[in-house]
Amino acid sequence: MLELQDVTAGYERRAPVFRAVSLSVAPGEAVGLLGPSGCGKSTLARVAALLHRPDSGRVIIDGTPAGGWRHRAPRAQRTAFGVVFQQPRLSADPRLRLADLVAEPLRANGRSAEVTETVRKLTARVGLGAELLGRRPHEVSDGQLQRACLARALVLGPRWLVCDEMTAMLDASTTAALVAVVEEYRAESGAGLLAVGHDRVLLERWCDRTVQWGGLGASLTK
Ligand SMILES: Nc1ncnc2c1ncn2[C@@H]1O[C@H](COP(=O)(O)OP(=O)(O)OP(=O)(O)O)[C@@H](O)[C@H]1O
Repeated sequence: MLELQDVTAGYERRAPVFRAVSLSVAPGEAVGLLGPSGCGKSTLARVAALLHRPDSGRVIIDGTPAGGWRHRAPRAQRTAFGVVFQQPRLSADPRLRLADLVAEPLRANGRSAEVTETVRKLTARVGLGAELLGRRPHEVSDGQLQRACLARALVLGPRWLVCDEMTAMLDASTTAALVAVVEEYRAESGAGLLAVGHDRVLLERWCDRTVQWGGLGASLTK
């Protein structure tokens, strides 16, 4: 279970973006979080994936409270998450070729021996042709780069996926393809998903249940 309990978070202690938000995702469950622009969905997604330290409250991963945030999170907790953001250009290292972008988490976790086979399988799964793997981010389209970012998010076999407006910049066919990859991965791995967005039609079709921001017990402060 991925649990957020009474989380208050933001960027200034005296003026948090939201207060006392609680949300949980069961193993294998897909939860869509809907809300208007600026309400704090991305901030919440980052807290859930241990990328942003909340001001107060708890994040509990499979029964264990988060042991830290960002690089200070214990490795086993950090690597339990695969995260895909809205804007691949902001999250992808512009110096890396796509093959290395996908492989980087394996190398960083001492699993270099798996790189060739895993990168080949995953890039095929997300629909990235071999001819693109030697290119750098500025040499591919947003959709192609987002495919690489999804492959990277899956490369360590995460138990939890956090997709923050993953498809907001993409056309309908790329959106359908990436959602299908996530669903195939979830079906075979039993991973849970928190998908954040404002496209109600997409999230209701994609997820087991959707939660509206106002239904989280959130009190917006801005
Ligand atoms: N790094 C930051 N520093 C300061 N304030 C920030 C930062 N990131 C976001 N904010 C502010 O926090 C609030 C919530 O932003 P957040 O991105 O979490 O909302 P959101 O619901 O995901 O919005 P959107 O749907 O537009 O992506 C906004 O008022 C935003 O301006």
